[in-house]
Amino acid sequence: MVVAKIGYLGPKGTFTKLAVDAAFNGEHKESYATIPECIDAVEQNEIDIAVVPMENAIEGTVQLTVDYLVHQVTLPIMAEIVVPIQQHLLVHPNFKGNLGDITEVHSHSHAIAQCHQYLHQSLPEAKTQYTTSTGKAAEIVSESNEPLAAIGNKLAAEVYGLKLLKENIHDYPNNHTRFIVLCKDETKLSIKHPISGEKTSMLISLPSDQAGALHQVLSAFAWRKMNLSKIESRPMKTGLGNYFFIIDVDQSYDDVLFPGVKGELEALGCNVTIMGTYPVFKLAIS
Ligand SMILES: O=C(O)C(=O)C[C@]1(C(=O)O)C=C[C@@H](O)C=C1
Repeated sequence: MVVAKIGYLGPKGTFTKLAVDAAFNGEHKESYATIPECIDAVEQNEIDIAVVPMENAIEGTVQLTVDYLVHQVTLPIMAEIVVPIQQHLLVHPNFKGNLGDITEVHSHSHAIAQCHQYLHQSLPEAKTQYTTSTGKAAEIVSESNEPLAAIGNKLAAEVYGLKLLKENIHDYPNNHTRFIVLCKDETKLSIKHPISGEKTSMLISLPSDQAGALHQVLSAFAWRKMNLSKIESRPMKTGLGNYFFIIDVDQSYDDVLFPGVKGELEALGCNVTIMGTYPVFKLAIS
């Protein structure tokens, strides 16, 4: 059997790595410092599969992932992995002070956003410093003699030898992140877990700024009784007021409903691209 090469947002100890470990075992796993580098690696056939964060229940879409897929590199979404997220405050093992002694809190912008209230109330004096991932933040704290803290998971604490100063500091309890699996060749992908659902992600741009255009787009799904789990607009980057929509439909692509919707939207003057039709895996992490 050929072992697939899987790239993930690293370094060690990220949530993406936890998601990869939950979904795959035995494969060759390689870390990338940023989301674009990880996506590029699949595009350039350095690796077979990329796993990158797409959306968090508290903070919403990971804009870098969406924008990179829409504007820079076209790769199909082949699967989705959803895992629970628990954020902890991590410090150097030599840190003997109190919360008030911490001067800087390092983490990924999404992790910091998930803990805004906690930081505001418990560490109002500490500066926040953004890093490319929670794992990177933990690495920085492990290499510093300053009273810094990182926001991250227990794997990061373990890998970088950090102390858990405060557990579960995310502001809302039901915290989950969706990770997408990008891959050119479906035969390279094997996730041996029960499927929790199916989805199809579509990219839709409206013809021009006209009254009721979005209503007409949504009607095409509504009268076919196709359930949408997400609709989000993002700038097309061509000028103010120009947006495209990402729509997630709660079912896999079929040869009747989807071509029907696509045809109807194209008749309205929309551009329609299918970003992927894929299984969803809701997994536990250790
Ligand atoms: O920094 C990490 O550990 C990541 O895997 C990235 C990321 C994200 O981009 O949302 C993933 C899950 C958490 O929501 C926080 C950060």
